[in-house]
Amino acid sequence: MSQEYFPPMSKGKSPARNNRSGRDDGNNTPNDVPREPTTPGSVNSAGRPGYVTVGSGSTSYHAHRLQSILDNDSGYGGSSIAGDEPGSSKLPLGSPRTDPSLAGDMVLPRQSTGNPETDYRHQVTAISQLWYNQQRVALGRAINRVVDLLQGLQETNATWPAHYPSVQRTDIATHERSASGPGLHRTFSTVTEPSHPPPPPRRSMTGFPDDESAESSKDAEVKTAEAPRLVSPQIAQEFSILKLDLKLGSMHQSELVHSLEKGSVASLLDGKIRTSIKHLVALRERIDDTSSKVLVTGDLNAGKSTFCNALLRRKVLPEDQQPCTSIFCEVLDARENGGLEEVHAVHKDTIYNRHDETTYDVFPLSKLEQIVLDNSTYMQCKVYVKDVRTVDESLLNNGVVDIALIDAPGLNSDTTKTTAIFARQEEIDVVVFVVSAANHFTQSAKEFIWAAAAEKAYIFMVVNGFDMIRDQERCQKMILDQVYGLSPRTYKESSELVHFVSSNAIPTLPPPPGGPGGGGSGSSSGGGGGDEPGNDPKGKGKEKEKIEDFHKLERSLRQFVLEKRARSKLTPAKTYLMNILNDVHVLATVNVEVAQSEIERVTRDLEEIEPQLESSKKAKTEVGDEIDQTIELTCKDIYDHTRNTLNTAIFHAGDSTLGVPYPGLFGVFDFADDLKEAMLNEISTAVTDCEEHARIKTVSGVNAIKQLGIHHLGNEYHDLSFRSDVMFRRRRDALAKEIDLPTELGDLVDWSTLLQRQEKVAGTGMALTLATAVGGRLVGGTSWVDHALSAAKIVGNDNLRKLIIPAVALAVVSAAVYVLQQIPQSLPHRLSAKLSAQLDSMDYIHANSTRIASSVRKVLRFPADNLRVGLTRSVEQLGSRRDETLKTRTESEVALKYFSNLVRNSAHQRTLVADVDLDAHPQGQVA
Ligand SMILES: Nc1nc2c(ncn2[C@@H]2O[C@H](COP(=O)(O)OP(=O)(O)OP(=O)(O)O)[C@@H](O)[C@H]2O)c(=O)[nH]1
Repeated sequence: MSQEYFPPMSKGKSPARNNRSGRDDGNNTPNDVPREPTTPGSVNSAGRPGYVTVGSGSTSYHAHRLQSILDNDSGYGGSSIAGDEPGSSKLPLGSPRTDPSLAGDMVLPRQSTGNPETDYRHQVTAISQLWYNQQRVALGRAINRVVDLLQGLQETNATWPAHYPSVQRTDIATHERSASGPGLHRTFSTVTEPSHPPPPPRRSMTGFPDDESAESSKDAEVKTAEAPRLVSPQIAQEFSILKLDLKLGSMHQSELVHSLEKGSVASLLDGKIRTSIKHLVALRERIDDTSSKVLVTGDLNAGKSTFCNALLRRKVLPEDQQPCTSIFCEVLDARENGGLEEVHAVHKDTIYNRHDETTYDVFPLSKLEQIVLDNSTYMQCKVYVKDVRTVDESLLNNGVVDIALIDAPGLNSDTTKTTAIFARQEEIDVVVFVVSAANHFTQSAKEFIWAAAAEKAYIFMVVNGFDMIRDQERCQKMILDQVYGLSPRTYKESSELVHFVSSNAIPTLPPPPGGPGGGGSGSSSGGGGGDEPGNDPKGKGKEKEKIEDFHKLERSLRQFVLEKRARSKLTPAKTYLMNILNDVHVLATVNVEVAQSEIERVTRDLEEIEPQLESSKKAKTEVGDEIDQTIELTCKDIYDHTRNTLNTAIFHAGDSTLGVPYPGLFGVFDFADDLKEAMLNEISTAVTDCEEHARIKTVSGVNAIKQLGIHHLGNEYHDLSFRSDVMFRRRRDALAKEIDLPTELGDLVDWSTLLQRQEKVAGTGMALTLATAVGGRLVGGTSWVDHALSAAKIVGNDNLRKLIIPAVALAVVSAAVYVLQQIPQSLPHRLSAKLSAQLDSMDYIHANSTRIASSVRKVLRFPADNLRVGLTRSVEQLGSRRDETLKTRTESEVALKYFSNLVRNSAHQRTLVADVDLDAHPQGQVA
């Protein structure tokens, strides 16, 4: 089928070079097509390429249509682009000249060859090219849109950390078991522990516990164990590209994801998105690239090098019975190296650049074996060889695409991962897996294929060494069964993609002197140096069969690499796009749920917070006033109580002798001192009583404030420890020290007391009156005494004189006796009066009342201030909680909108990409 391809015009390959065989094999190679003088890529007068007229010279409807399609095909759209839908009849068609990147791919028949069959094939090829371009453009656009989509996701993730889907432990275990191979893909979709019934379909994708999303709330902060965000195991399985590759001890990645802070997960996700964008950009470049790389890998000693040599028909790569390929050998056409056959051994950790000799060492081909055996100096080498095969048969150079064959080291536990990474590289279009017919697929082989299947939907399988198998039918069946388990899609097309061959049966040119195979000893067991089977008539039948099998393989491989380029070049892009869009869709769906439940949660929170805040604000004002009032009332009460108590105490201090015994006239001064002390004690006791009263009042005041605090702040109220016994410890009423109350003689007589007594005691009336009269006279006289004396004058002076002197003497004596007798009653009054006067002058009562009241105020202020602070803090906290919740709601609303759009958008993009049907190659249909 290679004859349907023309040289890529962009490379400027001349037809002569492409048809090195120079023979007309009747297979309508490009060389059969008569060229216009301006080849390659000649243009007609309108500046467009000319095309053949299909059929025997007459212009058919189809030819016209094709001509006009090609005239208008820009490859990348332009005015002809009507929409995104691949497969739409309005898809981009136009002149390849408008897009240089297409030139390499376009195969443009120009003139009728005169051979209807050839013309028909040319037409088929052109249609194939158009179809290819349509798919490529569709995928290129999809890549652009997905890159935009991912960039948007990256931006959102920076402001609203995206939630990461994960599965429950039981599910993970199931998932891990099931995920051991793609063949079991569907088996675990319904596996669930009986004790954990599967969630309903909708919730199964995004089944968050109701309180799960409450991460930003205060409650969530104190939550210790967060329930995992759940997705079904199946979705977890499908979530592939953005999956976080975390490993830490025995912890599973999902557990790790949950143990990580939300921000850390978001930044890990950001890294994944960035990598994905880079990969997409590389894929876009890749699908525009005309070169193709084929990675030949497989188990140790499976015959990979022998197979490559067989494809090249030259013993280029070293073959050995023992594993010998230790580095990646890329075989390229020598034309890409100025026609020189050389080996460029690339230094370790260096990016190869053919134009920069510091990146590699140059060796002749004969040294290749040595380089390949030693893996300590180089990681890979580029082997430039001259292609011995014609353009019709060559795999390296077929006139359309430049192919490089990469012989990889055999797979083992050390190399599997490296090779899998290598195979994932976007420039690897095709993976050819060589498996030994005798050994079947080893564990390393299986692991590699599963890893590669993530991107390469189809793997070209070469079952080598088939000649060694006796029961070939059984071997075929067993291998195909294994292929079914490993790569179902490959199995589906096993007639084209799975080949049972004996590579060593293919005749090859001898190796270069001193090169692989030891000095050009010739071909392998197939014998011969040409393309034809050996001439040995004995083994002819068998050998012919082997060679035919290999030819069939080659045809399929060429078809796979070249004619089905769409698969090899575009499928990785499509597969990757489908995977990433699927991941984005899952992520978006999960986050829609999260955002929704977050909005519900914060709305509920707000419904709680708002009234709380209002009542807290109200309480702050009201309680503040109430406390002030309570304190003032308590203090006033205490002040009044103290004042009254002390007043009463001082006023009545002189009412009695307070239990102080009167020792008689001679001990009257001692009596006065004791009396003073007793009075002061009495007053002090009254003060102490007032303090005790104040203490009791304070305790109840503190309790009242505490009750208020508990009522308004609940658990947030911080109680202060209050010790009432510490109050009034320092005695500020050291009264005895301050009072100076000397006893005077005058204090012994209290006239007011005597007068009161005079009425009560009859016997002493006259004497007292007399004494009073005398005393009164003595102290200034009274009017009635004066009157009495006037009357006496009238009675007669002599008589009166005789009477009056003894009477006065008697009265004085009686009065003196009486006064002396009244000292115990008179002295307390006198002293009390003096004490009261002195206390008054000291402002004793007010000072003590104020002292006690202010002490109480001071004590009450502590819990009051504490409560005020608590209330203020509560208002502030509720306020900031409300602000935060409002912020979260706004952010969640934005996120909900964004992720809802993303769900729709990713689903739409996924449909568009899925519609790019790379299997429906038109060539087959036309043929
Ligand atoms: N009988 C038989 N022997 C083969 C076939 N293909 C390869 N061999 C032999 O198998 C041995 C290994 O071949 P290689 O091509 O070196 O194998 P390889 O897979 O490249 O080996 P490493 O890459 O070094 O692991 C050589 O001795 C080959 O001659 C085959 O189809 N049939």
